[in-house]
Amino acid sequence: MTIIDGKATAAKIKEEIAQRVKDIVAAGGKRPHLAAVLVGHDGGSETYVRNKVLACQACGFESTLVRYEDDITEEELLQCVEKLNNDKDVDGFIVQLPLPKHINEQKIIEAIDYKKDVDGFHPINVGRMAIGLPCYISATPKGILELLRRYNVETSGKKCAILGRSNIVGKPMAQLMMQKQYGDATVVVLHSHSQNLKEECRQADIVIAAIGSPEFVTADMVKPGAVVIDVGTTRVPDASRKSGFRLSGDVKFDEVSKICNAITPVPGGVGPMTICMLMLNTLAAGERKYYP
Ligand SMILES: Nc1nc(=O)c2c([nH]1)NC[C@@H]1CN(c3ccc(C(=O)N[C@@H](CCC(=O)O)C(=O)O)cc3)C=[N+]21
Ligand SMILES: [Mg+2]
Repeated sequence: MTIIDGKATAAKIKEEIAQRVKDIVAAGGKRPHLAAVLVGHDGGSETYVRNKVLACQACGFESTLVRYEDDITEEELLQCVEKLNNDKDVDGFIVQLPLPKHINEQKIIEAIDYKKDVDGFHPINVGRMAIGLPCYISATPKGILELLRRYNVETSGKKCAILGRSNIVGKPMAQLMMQKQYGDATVVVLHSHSQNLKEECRQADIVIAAIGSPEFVTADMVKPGAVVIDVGTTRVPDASRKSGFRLSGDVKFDEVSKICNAITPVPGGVGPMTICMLMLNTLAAGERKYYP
């Protein structure tokens, strides 16, 4: 049984990126610059954005954090996006989700210049991804593909079950896993209204759980020898921790790890890879790799 070490893999890739940045700067090129917009004080979002800023430092990127209180208006946030769109020094930026209820997330995403959309959430990037054109690919699915590749997990022709159909993980993951140039797998997407979910899941050689429901995937849902990727990072109350919570994945790790062939832990699995792929997208933005 292999524990797929996302933290170590991400550290290695960040070293590769840092070397590339050294070379770019030595050749007189510009240091990549990522900006992140954070609205409000959600604990999880604070952590992720802090990790993104730290990752920028590790990669030798410039980073800018733009913070707003959660009473910011949609209009003001749109103005912020417009400013970043026009800022020549900023190569790429993200607006951390979720946003407060009074702000239309989709409207914000569509206001981002797709050439700077290193999250890969803009419909142009999503559409280009869906038909296999060069574009920013959203970081979590991209990180999962990279883990599967680096751990030599065969995906071509295999059956892959994806649990969850969100725009940021489930849907793009399904697209990528089925495409010849990426997963080349047979894909089934399972969700809250799927019939025979357990049985369907149990057929899969690769299970990707992205529903945000702690320990949803139990051993009886997993084929012995399958590869299990856990995208969930839900904070659940835990009085024995100093922080008062612990992170829970979507997979019941203790029992599933006894029967599967490989599994990602939480924390230390997909999460660090997500951040790392955002860095890779920012490097690409700096190099104008996908768009002139
Ligand atoms: N515009 C936008 N882009 C995103 O990419 C985005 C977002 N909004 N909103 C929320 C989700 C979630 N997400 C994670 C990033 C890092 C970890 C991560 O680093 N996890 C660590 C643990 C971190 C901790 O200690 O809490 C780990 O799994 O080892 C997790 C989840 C990015 N997302
Ligand atoms: Mg500068």
